[in-house]
Amino acid sequence: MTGAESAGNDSVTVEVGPGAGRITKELVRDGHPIVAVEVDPHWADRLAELELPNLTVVNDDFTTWPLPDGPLRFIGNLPFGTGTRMLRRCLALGPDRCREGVFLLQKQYTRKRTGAYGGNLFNAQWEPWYTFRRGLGFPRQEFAPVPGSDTETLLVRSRPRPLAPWSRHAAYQRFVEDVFNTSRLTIGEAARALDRRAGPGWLRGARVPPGLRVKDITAEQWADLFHACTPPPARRISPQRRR
Ligand SMILES: C[S@@+](CC[C@H](N)C(=O)[O-])C[C@H]1O[C@@H](n2cnc3c(N)ncnc32)[C@H](O)[C@@H]1O
Repeated sequence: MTGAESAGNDSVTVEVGPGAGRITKELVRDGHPIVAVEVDPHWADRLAELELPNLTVVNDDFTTWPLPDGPLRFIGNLPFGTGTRMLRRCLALGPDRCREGVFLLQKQYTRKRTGAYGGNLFNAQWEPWYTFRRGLGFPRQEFAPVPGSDTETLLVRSRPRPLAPWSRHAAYQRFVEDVFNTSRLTIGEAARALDRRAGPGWLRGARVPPGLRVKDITAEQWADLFHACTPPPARRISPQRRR
């Protein structure tokens, strides 16, 4: 199954930073429309001159370029310095638009995104809507110039059944950030630190032991905590139903 099929054929593929087109030349074989966004005018011109089929080359900065409408999938060998910013830009579209991403990144980075060093704020903020997995690895010698670290693919997928509604993602991300910002080791200690805002009882409604370390909280447990702590806004009752 090709990536296009798995993400749905209605999606457009956006390649981030195509450079000389090493990945692009493989992608166009698929016959699926590709938009390649390259900030460096030299590389953007060189790629456009190749006149590859199904390819639109855009000379712009991916972090600010207005993304096309509709569902998208992303691919890119991301520049090391701005990888997180680029990833966040994709994820912030929401799971209905950002369907899938395949990103080449430093191995340590993909390990961090996939839980090798314990939970972290970034993952806790995005995992209700996305999964992160490690894909193929590439030794640094396969690249020119040779980077300072081995490279690995980070596979991002939108969850078919999100753990929280996307409409509440801003509140969710603030909640998770508030817990991390307490700098407490366990969720029970963090809850006590947040008592003034969240109320001392909110942990009782969650199926999470107070002794659980914040860095060990799973995506499902974060969602449980969020739902226990912040009930959804009261539904408006229509005059008809009130009668
Ligand atoms: C690590 S290289 C990858 C090049 C090529 N895709 C490859 O795999 O050989 C990163 C590419 O991203 C481009 N780039 C860096 N920042 C960018 C940005 N903000 N928007 C778009 N492209 C960017 C660089 O010019 C460079 O071509």
